[in-house]
This record gives sequence, C-alpha cells and structure tokens, in this order.
Amino acid sequence: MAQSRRRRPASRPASGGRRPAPPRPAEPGPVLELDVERIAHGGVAVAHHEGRVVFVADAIPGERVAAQVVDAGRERFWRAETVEVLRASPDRREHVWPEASVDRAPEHRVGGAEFGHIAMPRQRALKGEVLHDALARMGGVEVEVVVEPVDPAVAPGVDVEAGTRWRTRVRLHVAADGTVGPYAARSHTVVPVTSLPLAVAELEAIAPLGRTLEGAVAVDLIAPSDGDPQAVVRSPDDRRTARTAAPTVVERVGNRRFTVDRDGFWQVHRGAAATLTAAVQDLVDPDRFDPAAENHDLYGGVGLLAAAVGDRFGPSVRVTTVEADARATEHAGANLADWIGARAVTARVDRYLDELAAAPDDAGRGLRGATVVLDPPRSGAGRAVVDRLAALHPAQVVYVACDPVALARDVGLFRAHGYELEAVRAFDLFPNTHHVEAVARLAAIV
Ligand SMILES: C[S@@+](CC[C@H](N)C(=O)[O-])C[C@H]1O[C@@H](n2cnc3c(N)ncnc32)[C@H](O)[C@@H]1O
Repeated sequence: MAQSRRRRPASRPASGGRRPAPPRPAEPGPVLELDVERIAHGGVAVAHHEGRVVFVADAIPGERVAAQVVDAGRERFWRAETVEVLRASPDRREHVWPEASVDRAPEHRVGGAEFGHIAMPRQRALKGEVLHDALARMGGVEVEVVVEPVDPAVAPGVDVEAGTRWRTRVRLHVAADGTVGPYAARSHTVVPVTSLPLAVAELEAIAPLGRTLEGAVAVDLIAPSDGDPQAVVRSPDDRRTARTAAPTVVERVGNRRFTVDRDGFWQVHRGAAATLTAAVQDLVDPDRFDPAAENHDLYGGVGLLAAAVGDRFGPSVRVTTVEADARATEHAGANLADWIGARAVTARVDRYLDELAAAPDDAGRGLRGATVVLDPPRSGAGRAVVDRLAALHPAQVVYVACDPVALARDVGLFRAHGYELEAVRAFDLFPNTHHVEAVARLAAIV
C-alpha cells in the first residue's frame, strides 16, 4: 500500500518549457486531515474543511488523507495535495509510475497519470460518475454510463489490465539546464524519470531519458502504427517547417491506412482510432441515415470518422469533412479517395455552417435528413456551433467528446433546440488519467 511522508519544503529543480510555471505558494500551506467524499471533474476529489470545499489531488473517495493546502486564494474553495494516506481505499494500489507516486513530495510527482494509484475498475467507475453528474447537472439528462475498456484485439502491445503502454504520442520537456522529462503535476517543473509506462514500448525505448539536451525545449515522441517510432527534438527557434513540406506518418485502422502530418492530430491511444470507428458506426442510427443527404464529419481531421461512416454505409455515401487545418484536409481528401461521395473542405466549422445556411442547396433543405459526426477539440462545439448546426436541422448528431463537461453543456444546448440524447457510450482511451472519451447520439425529436 502506498503511503507517503509529510511534505517537506524542498528546493525545486529548474523550471523548463516555454511558459512560466504556475505559482506555488512561497510558504507551504497548512496540512489538513480530510475525509474524501466524491470525485470531481478534472481528476481531483472533493472534501470539506470547516464548511469550505477542498479539492484534493491524489486521493480516492472514501479515503481519509492528510493533504497540504496549495491554493487558499479563493473564498469558496481551496486546493490541496495528498501527502499521507491515513485510511486507504481498498482500490488504492501501487502507482503504475513510481515517479508519480504519493510517496514522493508533490512538487516532484510527474503529471499525466493522476489516476495511476487507483485500481482500473474503480478508475472507470469514477469516470462514469463524472460523466453521469455532468450530464445530469448541465445536460439535464439522467443516464448511467459504463466506461468500457479498450478491446485488446484492437490495441496490440497495450496492457489493458494495467492501463499502460497505450500512448503513441508523448511530449517531454527540457529544462533550462538540459534536464529532460515530463512536467510535474500542476506545474511546469521538469521531472527527470527513468520510465514512461503509459507510452508504447517502442517510444520508451527511444526516449532520451537520463540525458541532457542543452538548447532544446522539448522532445516529441511519435509512434505511428505503420512505420518506425520517431523522436523529434524541438529548439526554441524551431519554427514549423513550411507546412507544405511537413513530414507525414501512416496510421492503420483495420485494413485502412490514413496519412497524417507527423505533427498533426491523431488519436493518441494505440486502440483509439479503431474504438471510435466502431463506436461511431454503432451509434449512427441506420433508420435515420440517408446516404444521399448532406452528411458531415465536422472537425474531421484527416477523415477518420468520415471513413467510419463510409465503411458502414457504402462507397456511394455522401459525406463532407470540415477541418480548419489545410494540411489535414489535404490528407482527408486523399484518405477518403475510395468514396465517390466524399468531399474534404478546409474551414472553421462555425463559418462553414454560416455559409451553408446562406447558400440554398439544390433541394433547399440545409442539413435536413443528414447525419453529422461532431468531434471538436476539448473545449467542445459550444453555443456558436450548436446554435448554427441545430438551425440546419440534421436528423442526428453523433458527438465524439473528450471532455464530459463540454459534452454535457452542448447536450443541454442541443436539447433546447429540440434534440434528445438517445444513447451514449464511453471508452477508457486515457487509462491512468482522469480523461475519458464519450460518444453520444442526439436525434431531432418530431
Ligand atoms: C479532436 S480532433 C478530431 C479529428 C478527427 N475527427 C479524428 O478523430 O482524427 C479535432 C479537430 O478539429 C480541428 N479544429 C479545431 N478547431 C476547429 C474549428 N474551429 N473548425 C474546424 N476544425 C477545427 C483540429 O484541427 C482537429 O483536427
């Protein structure tokens, strides 16, 4: 059982990265004994102290912990970090990443594995609770969500039981003295590490751990499913090469191959692309699907989810991907060449929808009868996009979301436009972190 020592004020290693580290208190705050009640969005747990909410890191609901206050600057809540586990949850386990363990002083614990001390079934249960609470509070819907582990069959090399060896993209930072490592949790302090257990094995093998890289600011590690792993050292004046000359990699999903810029967006978990492909294919309601309608994949990247729709409904399906990054759109055009009805457009989604609303199409029906896949960045689609999209009356929207609160907010917005949340599934695409991916179907109620 991982127990910790009380935090001692310690000198901190030099800060690295491009932005200054968020401030830590000059003087250590008080250590409180807290009964941890429930999980909150963002991977922290909720406790109370003298009537005030305290958000506690590295604790599990049901535990009693000693936690040091690190932010007492707000009236309504404080922030604290567990420094000793006084009564451990039966779900507490040795951290999968020793350098993130509660045994270390908080300022030396690496970030990015904030659930690594929790048994996997409980991690997924906590993520399900966060989704449920967000959908109830902001979306106005009561729905139990079971967070599903990734099927090992689509994630070769991943240890699904332990939640390790899944990351195909990793950024390490380089401190001013050349030290290489991830940032400490809630800080921009570089922590040297001896292992990268969440990374796929081939990335850990090439990572410059223990080395000094003076003059660099970061190292990006990329492991495409088709081709060799790469380590790209970034220097401060590393302007992106002209985008037309950007290097590319190839990703395989089932029998399909997708070309993507090496530095462009691709789903990070080794099994994520296949998992989301299957989930989108499952959640599109075939009774509402019209292959001849103006179907769309908004925030389409290099065309992964448009291909999922095309593979489900056949090569003549009409589907348009819309993506802000011109290089990604270029790749989407080539990646979707098998579908005669596929089109790839470079545009911001909100502006694209404005243009669609302004330009009468042949049938004068906007997106009526269409299926729209929506896979926005973490901040979600937001009111600007949801209002515009709903005004075009698609028959169904399959929303892929990596932030439960942004999803819940947007579900609430869609519901105000007459759409109902009909189905939602969730997947553990970020094991040992608090992140979770959800795929939801919203349908126009008649
Ligand atoms: C979560 S990724 C999804 C990509 C793709 N669906 C996939 O699974 O590979 C979000 C994509 O939205 C793009 N994006 C971000 N903001 C955008 C905007 N306002 N309009 C269009 N695309 C945007 C990003 O470049 C990125 O490719």
